[in-house]
Amino acid sequence: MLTLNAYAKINLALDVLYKRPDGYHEVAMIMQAISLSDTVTLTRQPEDIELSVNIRGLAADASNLAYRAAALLRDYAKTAQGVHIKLDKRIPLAAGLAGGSADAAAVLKGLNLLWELNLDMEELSKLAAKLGSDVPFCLYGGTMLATGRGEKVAPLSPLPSCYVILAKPAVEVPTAWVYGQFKADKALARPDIAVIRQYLELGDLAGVAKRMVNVLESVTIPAYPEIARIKEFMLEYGAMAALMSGSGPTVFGLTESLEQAETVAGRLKARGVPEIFIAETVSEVE
Ligand SMILES: C[C@@](CO)(OP(=O)(O)O)[C@H](O)COP(=O)(O)OP(=O)(O)OC[C@H]1O[C@@H](n2ccc(N)nc2=O)[C@H](O)[C@@H]1O
Ligand SMILES: Nc1ncnc2c1ncn2[C@@H]1O[C@H](COP(=O)(O)OP(=O)(O)O)[C@@H](O)[C@H]1O
Repeated sequence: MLTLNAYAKINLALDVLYKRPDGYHEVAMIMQAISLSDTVTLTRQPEDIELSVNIRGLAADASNLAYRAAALLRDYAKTAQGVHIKLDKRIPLAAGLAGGSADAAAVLKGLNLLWELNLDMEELSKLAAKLGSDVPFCLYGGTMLATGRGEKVAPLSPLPSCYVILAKPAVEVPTAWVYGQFKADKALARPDIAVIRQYLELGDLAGVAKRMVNVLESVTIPAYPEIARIKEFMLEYGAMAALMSGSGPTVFGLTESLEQAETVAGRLKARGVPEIFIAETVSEVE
């Protein structure tokens, strides 16, 4: 039996460069792993792949990304071994935090060990990219630059440790819809990735925080103004910066101390924001 943490991510910067002929968008993103996590428990069994999930509203069948990761790896490695996958979900679903991608990455990494396949990270990365654009990042974690459709990742200097308050408004925002609605001329600002990289190299948290931009807010904020309201609350209550993660709708804020994070979270709760979490940055994923 093997138990793994599947860490959520936030996007410290997200730029959309252009729409590609294959329908995906070319992006440039700075991704950060955080301690909010699902627990993935893998138990070897003779043949079949089986899945159990601790929450309602998420299919525990072959459509689940964790199941698909196991099936893809089994085909690729031409093994007949089976596994029972148990998912203890804590990362909210369809939130812009890559919960499903994190589960899939943990399954790939875990089964590589459990089934004794000895695949290297490059091979696992290629399989990960077939499951979703965010899955390769989730294999590595830490602080990474993601390009292409998000699947090409390269390590950056780590973001200095800090606390992350996550607030998810009660709206459903499908990723494909957000990319589909994106129009470059509607984005008020674009992140300067090169400058953020310099602040990462300097280990300057405030320098990074001040320059965080997500161009997908230009789609989601007009449709869901509560995203902008939560950002404003976070800043008012003491976060050093606040931004929507990925395609949303979760907003994250950064603070240097746990005390500040608890203040921000408490005030947001009092304002009626339904789902709030406090996490820390994770610089290295096991
Ligand atoms: C926006 C981001 C930012 O990290 O994250 P989330 O909000 O999903 O967490 C990612 O780009 C999401 O990655 P992921 O959730 O893995 O997306 P995928 O399954 O690969 O794609 C879902 C759909 O989103 C659109 N898509 C995705 C990635 C991309 N670079 N261009 C796109 O146009 C496509 O319509 C695709 O069919
Ligand atoms: N193991 C999983 N955990 C979460 N969502 C999953 C999983 N497998 C498949 N999905 C599907 O993927 C969709 C988006 O997944 P998720 O990774 O949670 O969000 P996001 O892409 O916004 O970061 C969910 O609505 C769900 O239907």
